[in-house]
Order: sequence, then C-alpha cells, then structure tokens
Amino acid sequence: MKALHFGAGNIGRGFIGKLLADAGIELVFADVNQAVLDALNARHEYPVHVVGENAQVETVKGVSAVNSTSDDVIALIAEVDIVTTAVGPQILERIAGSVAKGLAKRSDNGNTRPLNIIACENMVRGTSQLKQHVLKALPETYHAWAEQNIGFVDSAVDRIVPPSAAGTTDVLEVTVETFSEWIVDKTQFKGTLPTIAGMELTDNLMAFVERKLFTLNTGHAITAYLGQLAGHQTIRDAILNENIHAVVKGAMQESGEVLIKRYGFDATKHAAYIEKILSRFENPYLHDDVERVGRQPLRKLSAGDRLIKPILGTLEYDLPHDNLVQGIAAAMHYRSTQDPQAQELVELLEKQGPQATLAQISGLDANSDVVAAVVKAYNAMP
Ligand SMILES: NC(=O)c1ccc[n+]([C@@H]2O[C@H](COP(=O)([O-])OP(=O)(O)OC[C@H]3O[C@@H](n4cnc5c(N)ncnc54)[C@H](O)[C@@H]3O)[C@@H](O)[C@H]2O)c1
Ligand SMILES: O=P(O)(O)OC[C@@H](O)[C@@H](O)[C@H](O)[C@H](O)CO
Repeated sequence: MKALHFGAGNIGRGFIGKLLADAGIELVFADVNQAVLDALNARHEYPVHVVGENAQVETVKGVSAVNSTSDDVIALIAEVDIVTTAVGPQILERIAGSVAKGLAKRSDNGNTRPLNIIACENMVRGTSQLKQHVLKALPETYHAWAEQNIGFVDSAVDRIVPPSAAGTTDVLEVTVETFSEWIVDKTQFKGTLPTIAGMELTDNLMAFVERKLFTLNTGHAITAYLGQLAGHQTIRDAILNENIHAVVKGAMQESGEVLIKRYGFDATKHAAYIEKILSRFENPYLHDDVERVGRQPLRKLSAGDRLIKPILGTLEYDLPHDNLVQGIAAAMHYRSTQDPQAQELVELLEKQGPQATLAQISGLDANSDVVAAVVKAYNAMP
C-alpha cells in the first residue's frame, strides 16, 4: 500500500504520517517547506519524541517527500491507495487543483483501484469541503468515474502537537503527547476498509467531530485567549491560573450541555472527557504557546467553528453561556504580529467597533442579546 500525505508539519509528521508509516505503508509527504523536503529526502527517517510518563523516542522510517506544487504530486495521486492532509483548513482549496489533475490522470491511466482521501484538519467534515473544491477543478467528464472510484472520507483528529522545542536544530524532530485519536467515517470509504493501527472506524462521525472540536478546541482556544490577556506564554501556564481554569471548564461544560442534548452523550462520561482534556492542557512535558493555539482568530470566530457554534447551540436549547461569552470576548482581544488574521481583526475593530466586527466575523445578529453580552464583556477586559 502507498500513501501521499499533504503537510509535513506538526500533525503530519507527529501523528498521521507516523501512523501510516508505522502501519508499513510506503509514505510520501508533499509540502512547500524546502528545508523539510530536503531533510526528509536526505534521511528518509525522523524522530518523534512521545512525551509523558513513559517518554520515548520513536523513529519513523522509510519516508520521502515531494514539493506540493510540482507535477510529482499529480503522478503520485494517479497511483497511491490513500491520500491524507494536515495542511490547515485554508490550504485545502489550494491543493485541490493538483488533486483534481491527479485524479484525471488516474482515470486516463485506467486505474480503477479504489483511492481514499482523508483530510485531517480541525474542521467539521473537512474532506467533504475538499471534495467540493476538487470537483470544481475536475472536468465534468471525470465526475462519474470519481464518484465510483474515489472515497472522500471525513475524520476527527486529536493529538496535541506543538512545534518542536526551542533549541532543536533538527527541522524534522517533533514532540507529541501520548494521547491520540483518529476517527474516520467508515461509510465513506471505497473498496476494502483499511486496517491501520490507531485509526478508528465509525458510522457516527458527526458526534465524534463535534465532541472533539466543541470541547477540546473550544477549551483550548479560550485558554489561549484568556491566557494571552493575563500575560501567560503557554497553555500550561494559562490553565494553571485558577480564574482561567474556571472559565475554560465552564465553557466546555456549557458546550457539553449542547452536545449531550444533540447527541445523547452520557453526562458522567462527558464530564470525565472534560477533566481528561484539562489535564492534557496542563501537560508539563509540552511547551505549547498561546499564540499557536490562538492562531487565525477569524477562523476560530467563524459561524461553524469552536466558539460560535457552541454558543448558537446554547441559544437553540435555551442553555447558559456566560463562560462562552467570556471566551469570545477574549478572542476579540487576541493580538499577534505574526498572524495576518490577527492584524485584520484589529483593523476591523478600529474601523467599526466590536459590535459590527463580531457580527461580521461570526454571522451573529448585530442587535442580538448575545452580541450585546460579548461586547459588554469585551469592553470590561483590560
Ligand atoms: N498541531 C496540533 O496539535 C493539531 C492537532 C489536531 C489537528 N490539527 C490540524 O492539523 C492541521 C495542520 O496543523 P499543524 O499544527 O500540523 O500545522 P503546521 O503548520 O505544523 O503544518 C502544516 C504544514 O502544511 C504545509 N503546507 C502549507 N501549504 C501547503 C501546501 N500548499 N501543500 C502542502 N503542504 C503545505 C506547511 O509547510 C506545514 O509543514 C490543521 O488543520 C490543524 O488544525 C493540528
Ligand atoms: O489547529 P487549530 O488552529 O485549529 O487549533 C489549535 C489547537 O487547538 C489544535 O491544534 C489542538 O492542539 C489540536 O486540535 C489537538 O488535537
């Protein structure tokens, strides 16, 4: 079996690529970072530091790499059995053109072996969104063939992988937590279901996607935003602040009440899931900057993402949401000179103030009580 994985970044090298290579699948990474590409092709292996109580260094072996903008990608898509991505939601549209060209070549070559494509991004049904971009770029004459032979499989992916520790000179080294979870929608595969250790199959993916994105990522983002406001550099320092801990836990519980109503989750098990996540945020072995976790605030404040979708759920079921309001207000205070979305947020706030800015980014009604509550909390923050 052969795989092409787009994005040799933290989650690509530290989680999805590692699982594929560990399963004995011949793995080629596609990326745009020349230093990473050169190192992968020179060494064909890299170290993964799995940190925790039983820390160990595992070596991922037998990998190679191609430039994601080269025709190599097209040739690979024509022949591999599985394509995965971990590039970031905003990049999916950019790789869709090459995927479409690869599919056309695959069809022209008469290759009818099933190919499954799995986007491993923090978004709801990211692969389905990639599929739409690919179909737009693929001439219509290939659509029926693609429907028959290509599985676009949605997934939920969970493992905290910050950039490697400061001081390392190895561009390939990656540090990961012990915990990991990769859940894929088994109803969307073409051909035989793959058996890859660490990949779980489900026929109820939406529950897992929302449970992860609207618990872990909701709490993570709020930890980052409140943490930055309080002057903390890392997620661990932020969550050890009692006031932040209380709001983060409260927000995950508020979001959890929605998930319990929507998906019938067991309340006791969900409370334990929240506690486990809080302990992961405290992980003393990871150095995870609030700036990484808070990155791209406009994406995180958009209607379907980790802050707004949960609060919409509390409105739908008439549930409390005071802690989510604090989290959204803190997100609007996020600042980063490295992050174009943080710059855009500042420009919007300067031009039109918090009420219109929040309404524009999130799709919430500018005159709603919830927007008024966020603006009040925003103005009360330092
Ligand atoms: N890091 C985590 O803890 C974590 C956990 C779960 C999910 N995720 C999700 O995984 C995705 C990737 O996150 P990450 O933390 O690994 O980010 P990252 O920045 O470390 O990695 C992204 C990689 O994509 C590459 N890239 C950019 N444009 C590309 C292109 N056109 N073609 C191919 N590669 C391209 C970058 O060079 C980089 O190596 C995101 O959607 C993120 O939400 C991250
Ligand atoms: O990757 P983002 O920007 O969507 O979110 C930042 C973090 O919350 C995220 O990367 C987590 O570390 C990850 O989702 C853990 O599974």
